[in-house]
Amino acid sequence: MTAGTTALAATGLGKKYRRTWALKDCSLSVPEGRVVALVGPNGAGKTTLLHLVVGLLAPDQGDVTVLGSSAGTTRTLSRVAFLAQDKPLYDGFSVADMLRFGARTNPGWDQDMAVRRLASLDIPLDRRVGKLSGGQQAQVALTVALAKRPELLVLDEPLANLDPLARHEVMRGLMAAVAESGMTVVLSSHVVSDLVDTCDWLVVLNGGRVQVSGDIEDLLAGHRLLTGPAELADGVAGRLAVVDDDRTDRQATLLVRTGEGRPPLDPRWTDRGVNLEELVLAYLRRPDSAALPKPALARA
Ligand SMILES: Nc1ncnc2c1ncn2[C@@H]1O[C@H](COP(=O)(O)OP(=O)(O)OP(=O)(O)O)[C@@H](O)[C@H]1O
Repeated sequence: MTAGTTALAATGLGKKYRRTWALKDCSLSVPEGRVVALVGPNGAGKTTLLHLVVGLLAPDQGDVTVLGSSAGTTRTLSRVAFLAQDKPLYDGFSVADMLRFGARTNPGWDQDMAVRRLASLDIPLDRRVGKLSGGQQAQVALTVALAKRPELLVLDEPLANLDPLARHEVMRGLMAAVAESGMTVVLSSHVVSDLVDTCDWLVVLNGGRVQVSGDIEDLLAGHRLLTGPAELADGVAGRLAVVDDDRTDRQATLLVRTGEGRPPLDPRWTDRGVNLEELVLAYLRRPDSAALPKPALARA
């Protein structure tokens, strides 16, 4: 793996089902080795984007490149693992059968790692998959994906239907695998708090469009939450890029994009940094706001 190269690049990517665009003008670029949080409301186009990345769908517009090659080619598919939303497990198989199936269908299969991982999680190889708990099934599905030794791991809502402890365990297992392999991960989720300690790149999709794509640290450093008198809000909004604007008769709360540093403000304003949940919610509330690299913004 070469440092500084691009794991995932989409240019003007679009996909429509019949006459409706599920994804439109989607342009983004994610460096290798990142753990990407793909967030957005129901129907935003997350699954559609992930299916385009793993070659399950073909674009109707634009293109998507994965690890330097077109998505969906044989060369790309051997380097990518995908964990679909409804975990791709066979209930009637034992866990050992699932591993045998994985070994037959994946040339680079790492059986030792799979067996070690399941043993460390106390998941018996002879247990039928259908008899495992939801958390254990998620761990088996993740193990099957990891044993492929992918360079890009794509997970569509891997935490759906899991209790908080199981969510934590799955994320912890995923992070251990990332630390060991350096692979790029893209995972979609509705629950931003699950992603806070794990992901270092954020993509926000809303209504089939990319609103945000960037390094999470940079994004957090480049936004601030301002609170001040409502009568001064228009003046601030005229100077700064306002992502979200919440006003009562007396008070205004503005989430603004500042770039580096703190903006000079009238002393009647207070300002503070934002957390990931606040940032994501602000963009989702305002589908017309965008924080994208300049070329994509210029087209919007
Ligand atoms: N096979 C399909 N046929 C027709 N429309 C579809 C199909 N798959 C998705 N869509 C539509 O495309 C849009 C995007 O759907 P998609 O499943 O990609 O969103 P999502 O962000 O993954 O949603 P969720 O969070 O609910 O899983 C939605 O309006 C959906 O109804």
